[in-house]
Amino acid sequence: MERILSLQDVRFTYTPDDPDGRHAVDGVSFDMHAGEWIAVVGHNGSGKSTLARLMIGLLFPQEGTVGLFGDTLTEDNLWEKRSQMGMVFQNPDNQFVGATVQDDVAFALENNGIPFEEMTLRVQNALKQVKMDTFLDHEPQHLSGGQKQRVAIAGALALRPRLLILDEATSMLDPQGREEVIRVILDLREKTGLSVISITHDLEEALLADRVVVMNGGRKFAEGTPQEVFLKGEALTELGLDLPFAMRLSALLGEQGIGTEPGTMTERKLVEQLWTLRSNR
Ligand SMILES: Nc1ncnc2c1ncn2[C@@H]1O[C@H](COP(=O)(O)OP(=O)(O)OP(=O)(O)O)[C@@H](O)[C@H]1O
Repeated sequence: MERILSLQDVRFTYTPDDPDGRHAVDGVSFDMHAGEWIAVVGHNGSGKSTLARLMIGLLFPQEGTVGLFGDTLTEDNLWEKRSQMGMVFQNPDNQFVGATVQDDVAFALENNGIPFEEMTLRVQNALKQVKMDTFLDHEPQHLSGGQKQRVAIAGALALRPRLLILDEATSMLDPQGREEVIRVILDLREKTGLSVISITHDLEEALLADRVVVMNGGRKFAEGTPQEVFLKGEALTELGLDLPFAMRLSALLGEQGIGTEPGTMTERKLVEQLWTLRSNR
């Protein structure tokens, strides 16, 4: 399968002249294949944002390499590589440039010299993919947080990226907004096979990814499927991460003598087990 991203022993420090300075990213390696959704999780200061900046070439590592779409990222190929990536950031209010939803999504296309007819089609398609195609003439400031982030995702999709990077894109949203954005990511993965990296401190969100990379103190603490990673339970709590609700609840039920299967991570599975326990009583 095609390799979209490949980090090899990446080290980066913001203070290269300080021999005692610590590395914000310290020897991190992982690969990403086309069509995967990888969630990078970690507590504040664990190195997630630095990792994101290294992936898009805002920073270059002092040691190790960042590979994108088969080549090592360099100053020379930076713009060509970046044109194949879409990014959505944390604050939904800082990402708008257009007076209406469609102007906003069209903005980058216009800058890239895409002809008008194709631009109109791409804007409509992108907004359809995030289920915002009935909001073409709405003013962005009147949308909810979740709708704003969906428009920001449409803006990225209109450029037809091979990799979408979401940097804490759900962290300022209310539960409904978060769910809307997550549903869009799931839908895109299913229908378009787009590769997605979401940087988040929300383990509920990470639960839905194909693979999870856990960062701690600049190092990769764990990597695997959500099932593999979340079985570490306590160890993740010690890193300052909140385990998914169903896992916390099943631990509390266990303390009350109501045993559920180890590693019950989703509310649906927990409900199924509790239902079976009740029926077997
Ligand atoms: N511009 C900077 N200059 C100096 N040190 C920095 C800079 N940005 C981050 N750091 C340091 O690098 C380390 C990793 O920070 P980073 O922001 O990558 O972590 P993070 O996991 O994204 O945290 P957060 O969720 O708080 O953004 C921290 O020790 C932080 O203090």
